Amino acid sequence: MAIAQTDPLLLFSPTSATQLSPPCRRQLRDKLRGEMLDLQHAAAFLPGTRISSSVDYSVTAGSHLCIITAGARQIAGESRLDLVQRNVAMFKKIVPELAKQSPASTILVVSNPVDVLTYVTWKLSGFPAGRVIGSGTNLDSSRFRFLLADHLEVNAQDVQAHMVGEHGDSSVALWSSITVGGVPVLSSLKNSQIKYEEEALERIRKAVVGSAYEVIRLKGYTSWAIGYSVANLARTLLRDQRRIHPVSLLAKGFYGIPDDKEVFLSLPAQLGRKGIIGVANVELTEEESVHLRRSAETLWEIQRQLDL
Ligand SMILES: NC(=O)C1=CN([C@@H]2O[C@H](COP(=O)(O)OP(=O)(O)OC[C@H]3O[C@@H](n4cnc5c(N)ncnc54)[C@H](O)[C@@H]3O)[C@@H](O)[C@H]2O)C=CC1
Ligand SMILES: CC(=O)C(=O)O
Repeated sequence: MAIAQTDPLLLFSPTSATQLSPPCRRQLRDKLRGEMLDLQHAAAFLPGTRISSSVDYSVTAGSHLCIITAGARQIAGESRLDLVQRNVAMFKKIVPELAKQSPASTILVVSNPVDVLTYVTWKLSGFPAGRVIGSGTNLDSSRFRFLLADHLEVNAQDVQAHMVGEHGDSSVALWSSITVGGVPVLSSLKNSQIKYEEEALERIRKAVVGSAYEVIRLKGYTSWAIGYSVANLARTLLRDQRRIHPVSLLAKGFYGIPDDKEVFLSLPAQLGRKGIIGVANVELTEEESVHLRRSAETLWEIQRQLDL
């Protein structure tokens, strides 16, 4: 999918479809046109949005933001990292074409494993790192805030809390910086409560990490929350809102991640029209730093073996 400025929304399914048999190709084109019409029929409820679709990459030309959601998804029990080979092969066809059509765009990757594929997109596009972003733990952080809000009986929008690292099994919860309405949660608890809260928070962390597995087991895929998460990121990027989101980015040199590891993972970053403006300097405890570096190692082991 690619989105140009002034809000046209381009639905796009690429010409790698030419490798399919004619009946499959027709089916794919029909599905794409069906999706386009279904969205166009919402015109009266939308703010002046033009929606078009094509299987030709030229339809994306001059986009300000390209969002890649194509790819195989997990089946129950599979991890995101199990998708690497299938989706890297697909990205080798998609990314160079998008980069050629929209050389000044920002690319937002959603397909899994999102951190690895964001790295792959950076390499294949030749774009500066600041214009290649993965949706990363923007979604995990919303799940985290939802569960914390439920536990503390407050509104999730008043909870500031980040998950960082891999969008996956090695993600890291930043306990020490959680605030509710600006009040730091851990330091405001009386000593006697801390043990109890630490146990509750660990249960919440495990629930965040297990969230996608649970939804996939129950309904086959996740869709609503990631849709809101990506819309939230697109709004910040296209409207130059300069908000802070945890997203997947080139993390070398930040938080003790070595300079020679070109690893992509999520850190809280300020985003605007030109992509990443800067990485927020959140204070981590020693334990949080260790977990983050471990997450970086997990991803780097996979990334460095890719043949791009
Ligand atoms: N980062 C995140 O938080 C999330 C990531 N995902 C990931 O997004 C990806 C898509 O998931 P769903 O939308 O549920 O899957 P889906 O199966 O509903 O959609 C995948 C789409 O990819 C397209 N596609 C398949 N092969 C293609 C090719 N060679 N070229 C171009 N397009 C192709 C298909 O036509 C289909 O429309 C998966 O990798 C999934 O794991 C999904 C939810 C959350
Ligand atoms: C599928 C996936 O990555 C998620 O919902 O978190």
